[in-house]
Amino acid sequence: MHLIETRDLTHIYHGGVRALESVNFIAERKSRIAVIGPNGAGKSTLFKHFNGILKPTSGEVLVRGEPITKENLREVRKFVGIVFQNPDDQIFSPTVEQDVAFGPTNLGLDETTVAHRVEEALHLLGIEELRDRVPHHLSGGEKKRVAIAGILAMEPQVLVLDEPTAGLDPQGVSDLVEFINRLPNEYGMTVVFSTHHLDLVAEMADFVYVMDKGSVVGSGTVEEIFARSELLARTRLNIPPIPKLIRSLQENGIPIEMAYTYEDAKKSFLEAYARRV
Ligand SMILES: Nc1ncnc2c1ncn2[C@@H]1O[C@H](COP(=O)(O)OP(=O)(O)OP(=O)(O)O)[C@@H](O)[C@H]1O
Repeated sequence: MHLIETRDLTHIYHGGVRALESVNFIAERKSRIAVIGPNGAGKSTLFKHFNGILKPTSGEVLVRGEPITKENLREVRKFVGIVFQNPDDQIFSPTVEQDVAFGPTNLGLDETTVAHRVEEALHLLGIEELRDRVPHHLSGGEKKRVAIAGILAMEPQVLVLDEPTAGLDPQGVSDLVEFINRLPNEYGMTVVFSTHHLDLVAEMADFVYVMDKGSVVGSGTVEEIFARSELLARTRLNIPPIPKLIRSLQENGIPIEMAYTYEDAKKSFLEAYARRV
C-alpha cells in the first residue's frame, strides 16, 4: 500500500482552467520526492489534493490506500502536512509560539504534549529565539521556518513543501536541506517538495516527477531525469552546473565519474585528478 497515490487525477478549476490532466503519482514511506516543472505546471494544485484541500474533478486520491472522505479528513490532515508557498497564508497567531502550537492544539492533544511538540519543532527549525515575536513582523525566511515548524508540530507522516527554499538566504537553504534530509531516517517521514532549483533536487530527492501543463511528463531517479536533457529543456528546466560541467568534461575525453551533488562531485574530481597525476 502506498502512503499517497493519485490515479488519473484531473482537476479543472471554476472558470475552466485544466490544472491537472490524468496525473498518476505515488509516494512511499521514507521517500524524498521532488516535483519539478515550470510556473503553472500544476505542482501546487497536485499538492492540495494530498490532504483534501481540493477535490478531484475526476480520478482518485488515495491516502494509505483509502479515498479521502468527510469522515477521515481530520485523520488525513494529521497524516499529510502541507507547507504552502506563501507563509502568510499559514501564520496568523499573535506570537510564534502560539502559532506553532495551533496545529497540535487543534488535534486535541493535551497541554504538556503540545508544549513538548512546540519546543521540539522550534528547536528543529532553529527558531527558539523567535518564540515571542509577532509572526507578521518576521522576515520572509523567518516566516517560512515558522510555517514549517507549525506543520511539523502536528507530526505528520508525510511532509509536503511547496517551494520550501523560496525566500531563504544561502545558509537558510543549507539548513533546510540538512533538516529535510534527516526526516526520513530519523523520523520515518516521507517528504514531497516542489522546486525550481534543480541543484536542490540532487541534494534532497530520491525520486523526481516532472510536470508540464498539468501532466506528468517524466518520472524517475535523479540520475534518470538529469540524463534526459531534452525533457528538461522542453520544460524550461536547466541541468544544474555540476552535472553539466562533468558532462562537458566527459564529452571532451576526460575520464570522470558523473556526479549530481557537491560531495559526489568533489570525490569525482579528486579521483579524476589523482588518476591524472
Ligand atoms: N484558484 C484557482 N483558480 C483558477 N485557476 C487556478 C487556481 N489556482 C491555480 N490555477 C491555475 O492552475 C494552473 C496550475 O497552477 P499551480 O499553482 O498548480 O501551478 P504550479 O506548478 O504550482 O506553479 P508555480 O511554479 O508558479 O507555483 C495554472 O494555470 C494556474 O493559473
